[in-house]
Amino acid sequence: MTTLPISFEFFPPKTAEGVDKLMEQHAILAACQPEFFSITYGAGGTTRDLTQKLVLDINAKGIPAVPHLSCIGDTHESLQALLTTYKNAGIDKIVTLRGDLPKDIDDVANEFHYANELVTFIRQHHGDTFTLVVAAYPEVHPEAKNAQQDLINFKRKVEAGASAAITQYFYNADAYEDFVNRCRQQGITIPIYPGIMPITNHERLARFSRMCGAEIPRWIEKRLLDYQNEPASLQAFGLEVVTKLCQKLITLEAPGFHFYSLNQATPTLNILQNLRF
Ligand SMILES: NC(=O)C1=CN([C@@H]2O[C@H](COP(=O)(O)OP(=O)(O)OC[C@H]3O[C@@H](n4cnc5c(N)ncnc54)[C@H](O)[C@@H]3O)[C@@H](O)[C@H]2O)C=CC1
Ligand SMILES: Nc1nc(=O)c2c([nH]1)NC[C@@H]1CN(c3ccc(C(=O)N[C@@H](CCC(=O)O)C(=O)O)cc3)CN21
Repeated sequence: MTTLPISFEFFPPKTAEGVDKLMEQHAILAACQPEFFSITYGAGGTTRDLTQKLVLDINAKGIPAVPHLSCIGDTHESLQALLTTYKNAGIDKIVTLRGDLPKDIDDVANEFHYANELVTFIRQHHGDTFTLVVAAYPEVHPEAKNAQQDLINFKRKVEAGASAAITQYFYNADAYEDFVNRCRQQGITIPIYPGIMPITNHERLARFSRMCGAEIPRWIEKRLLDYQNEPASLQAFGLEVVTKLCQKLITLEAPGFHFYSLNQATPTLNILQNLRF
C-alpha cells in the first residue's frame, strides 16, 4: 500500500464535448483523493478564459484546482487580473511557468522572459498568498546553454520564492536521481515531484517528446514501434514501463507523483492500481 501524495494534470479541451468528457474523467480521478488537479495555460494566454473557468468549476467540486500560469506573451496587467480572480476564489497554489515559446514571438507582449520573473512578480504583489510550484528538468531544458546553467536557472526560481517543483517527464530514473542530488548539493531543499507521463500512443508521445526535449530511451522506442498495430499490447507494455519507473522513484524517495493525465483517467488509474495506491 502506497500513500504518497499525488496530483493530476488536465489541459483545456478544444471542444464542448471535450469539456464534458474532462469532467467525467475528473469525477473518476477524484476518487483517488489527489492533493490537487492542475489545469494548463497556453502561452500568450491562448487558453486563458477556459483555464480560468475549469479551475473555478473543478475547485468548486471539492478537491483543490491549481492553475498553471505561463508568463511569456502575457502582460503584468492581465496576469494581475487572473491572480486576483484566483485569490478571491480561494485558490492557494499556482504552477508558475514561462510557457512554450509561441512560433511568432514578435507578435506577443514581452514583459516577462523567464519563469523566475513571474515568481518574483507574484511574491511582490501577493506575498505568501500562493504556494508557487515551478518546473524542473532532470534531462535539461532544450533551450538551456548547458546542464550547469539550467541548474543555476532552476535555483533562481527557488531563490525568487518557489515552494516546490514538478519535473518534466522522463523514462530514466537515473536522470531524476542525479538531478535531485545536484539540487541538494546546491542547497536547494524544496520537494521535487517527478512528473509522470503514461504511455498510450507512440506517435503522440514521440512528437511531444521531440518538442519538449524529453528522451524516450531507444529500447522503449523500439518496443513501441513493434506494437504499431496492436494498441492493447502497446498500452500493456507502456503500463509496465511506467509502473517500474514509479517503483524506482519510490526507492529514490520521491516525495509523490504528478501525473500528466492528458485528460484520460484510465492510463493513470492503471499505474496507481499497480502501485497499490
Ligand atoms: N506541466 C506543464 O505544463 C509543464 C510545462 N512546461 C513548459 O516548459 C517550458 C519552460 O517553462 P519554465 O520551465 O517555466 O521556463 P524557465 O523560464 O524556468 O526556463 C526556460 C529556459 O530558459 C532558461 N532560463 C531560465 N531563467 C533564465 C534566466 N533568468 N536567464 C537566462 N536563461 C534562463 C532555462 O535554463 C531554460 O532553458 C514552458 O513551455 C512550460 O510551459 C514544462 C514542464 C511542465
Ligand atoms: N514543454 C512542455 N510544455 C507543456 O505544455 C508540457 C510539458 N512540457 N511537459 C509536461 C506537460 C505535458 N503536456 C502535454 C503533453 C502532450 C500533449 C499532447 O499529446 N497533446 C496532443 C493534443 C491533445 C488534444 O488536443 O487532444 C498532441 O497531439 O499534441 C499535451 C500536453 C503539457 N506539459
